[in-house]
Amino acid sequence: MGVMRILMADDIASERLYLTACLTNLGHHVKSVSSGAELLKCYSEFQPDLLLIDIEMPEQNGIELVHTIRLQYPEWVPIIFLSGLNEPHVIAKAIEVGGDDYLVKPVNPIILAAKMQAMSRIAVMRQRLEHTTVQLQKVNKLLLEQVNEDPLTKLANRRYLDQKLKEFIALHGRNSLPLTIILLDVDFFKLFNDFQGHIEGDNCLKLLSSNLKRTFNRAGEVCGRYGGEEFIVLICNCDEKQAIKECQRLKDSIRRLAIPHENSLISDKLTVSQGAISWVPTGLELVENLYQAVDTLLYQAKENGRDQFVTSEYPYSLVSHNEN
Ligand SMILES: Nc1nc2c(ncn2[C@@H]2O[C@H](COP(=O)(O)OP(=O)(O)OP(=O)(O)O)[C@@H](O)[C@H]2O)c(=O)[nH]1
Repeated sequence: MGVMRILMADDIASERLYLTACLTNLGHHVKSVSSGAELLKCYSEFQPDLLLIDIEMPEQNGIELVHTIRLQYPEWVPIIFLSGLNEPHVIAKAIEVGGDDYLVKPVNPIILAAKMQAMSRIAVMRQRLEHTTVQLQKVNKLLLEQVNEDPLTKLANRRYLDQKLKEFIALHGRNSLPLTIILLDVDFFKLFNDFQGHIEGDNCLKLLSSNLKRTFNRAGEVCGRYGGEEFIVLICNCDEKQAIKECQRLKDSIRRLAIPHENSLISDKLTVSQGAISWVPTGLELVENLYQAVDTLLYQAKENGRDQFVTSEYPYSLVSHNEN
């Protein structure tokens, strides 16, 4: 039989002593108190598997106490009522208010042992259920992360970015606030992979990603992996003037990383090109059209010589920035 933590409330000391002795002899861990108030005080800390509650107690009787327990502690710990009254309507009321069983005092030790056997089976099942629930919660959390996370870089993935962008379009449209999307792409990354190997390429993407996370970690800033060596940054309440500063901030942060790229055709360090659109959404924009627009600006930055950014209002009025 499994050992249970039994919490008992009975105002009569001799009853408490007798039952504590019987239950301890059966191998259980028992705590007994003399009132409902005391029981409520030690309930959380004691973490009972079973409650034994006397019905006839002064101040708060057992029925009222169980009513309070069922309201305060929704996880179902079995309760056995104790009473000198062997009356059907009292037993019925006790079960109705949330009791699971009823023992008439003086309690027969054989009946007590048999009831404890049944209750300990329930306690074991409850523990298993609790354990399974905790495991399930962990798995659910992990699944949720995996659904929204890029496995290599641990940044938000495309799915999450799409979802956030839709949210931001609606929010900024409603409040007439400017929104900025930056799309950045590593320059000559194929050459990086070709000469330094794919593993070093992966490490480089991870470095860039943690730099992105550090650089855009304020509320209202979301960065994620768009795909391959392309990343997206969404910046709330950001107009084109501010977007230019943000692109420059990003460019400077990557320069500070100083990742060697000897095979780049424009620098001995790794560089990125960026496109950025800023506008006050109507709320009706389509995510695909916005990506297309920002991709066109990125392409422009590549065409202009890379390691630079092109920003624009949306729809376009292009501004190129290749100053150092
Ligand atoms: N190591 C690694 N490489 C990747 C990953 N995803 C995409 N790539 C590589 O990124 C490179 C992208 O090459 P391209 O599209 O030709 O672009 P690029 O060489 O960066 O040239 P530009 O963009 O024009 O400056 C390809 O070689 C891909 O294999 C990845 O997860 N890990």
